[in-house]
Amino acid sequence: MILLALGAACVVASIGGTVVTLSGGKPAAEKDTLHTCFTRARLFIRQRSEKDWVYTYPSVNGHETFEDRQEYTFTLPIGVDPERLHKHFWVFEQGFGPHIDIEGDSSMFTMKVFNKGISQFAYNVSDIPLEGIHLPIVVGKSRSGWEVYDMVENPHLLIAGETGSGKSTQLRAIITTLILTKQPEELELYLADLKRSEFHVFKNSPHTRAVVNDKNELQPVLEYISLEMQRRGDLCDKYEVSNVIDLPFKLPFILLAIDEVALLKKDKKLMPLIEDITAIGRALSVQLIISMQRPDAKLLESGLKSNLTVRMAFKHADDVNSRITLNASGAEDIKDEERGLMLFKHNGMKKVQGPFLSLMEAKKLLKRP
Ligand SMILES: Nc1ncnc2c1ncn2[C@@H]1O[C@H](COP(=O)(O)OP(=O)(O)OP(=O)(O)O)[C@@H](O)[C@H]1O
Repeated sequence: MILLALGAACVVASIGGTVVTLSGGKPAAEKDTLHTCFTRARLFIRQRSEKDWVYTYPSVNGHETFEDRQEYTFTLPIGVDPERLHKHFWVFEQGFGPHIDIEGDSSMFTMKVFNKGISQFAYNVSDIPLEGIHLPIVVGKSRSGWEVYDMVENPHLLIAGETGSGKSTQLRAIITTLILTKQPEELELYLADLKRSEFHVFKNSPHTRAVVNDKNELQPVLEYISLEMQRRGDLCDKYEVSNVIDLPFKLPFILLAIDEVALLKKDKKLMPLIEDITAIGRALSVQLIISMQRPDAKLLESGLKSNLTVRMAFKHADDVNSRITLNASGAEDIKDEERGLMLFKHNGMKKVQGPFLSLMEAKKLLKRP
């Protein structure tokens, strides 16, 4: 832990300014960029001692140099909300350039500063590392390699981004991967395509129980899932287990994906049903993916957002929108031509390039003999 006891005349100056005076009035040298970022992001604790203010900064545990990157590991002081770090991701981008990832989730973090960005690449299911993952959600490639996570552990996902930024392509890659790697008796898909553009490609898959295109068609689907959740809850009670995974028999995962959920926002009947899924679906093996062009603060400020723990933010219009999706700025800096590039929020924040899977290629992969 680095403890900086500063004299009364010594100020940690100009948050957001250019010069940070840490101690004795000496400007921080260039190599102190990390420390400057800690200051600008206010990742320190300030406490009054008898004589002075005492500043507790994150401790830097290590710095390693690799061929393609530098890595800095640091621990936040007790009492600093780790969310502050995510919120101030942009501060670190200003300090270290655009090719950074920050990994970690409570107090210990690693910042990786890469020499270059990530290239676009084509989808190939056999490239994706899937071992040991029950319900694999393919994200793409970060600068450290493949990013795939288990939806059983993190059941609900929010995908947001401007038109043409890559949301539908990402959803296509996610659902195609699930269909190609899970048996129909292991996974049921319920797909709501409120933009009427995309999900028809999955309708002949034996995993797919419903593809709906408007609110009226979605209502019975949500009611069915709601009843199924009740039935699963009753089974858990009967067998005295807290998660359907622990039942003596297997139940399929249920995945509901809703493209352009904002079209439902005024619907007083459907939104509570969707919120129920995010609130209690986890223990019942019922998971949700929602996507939207403009993250809608009103829609998300309900119970929904806190349960959508994993976020994929493709290009956003501005930092206000980015903050709605990620609780952090940054997604507005993704360039128009960087299609399929996202800020991925899950145990930290990192840039990830989604795999490119065209509609035609998906049709070919999903074609049944
Ligand atoms: N991962 C990717 N790699 C390379 N190019 C991509 C990728 N994702 C999308 N693109 C390109 O961007 C175009 C738009 O992508 P996509 O339709 O997925 O955007 P969207 O965010 O769903 O847009 P909308 O909200 O208008 O439906 C694609 O046709 C493709 O050319």
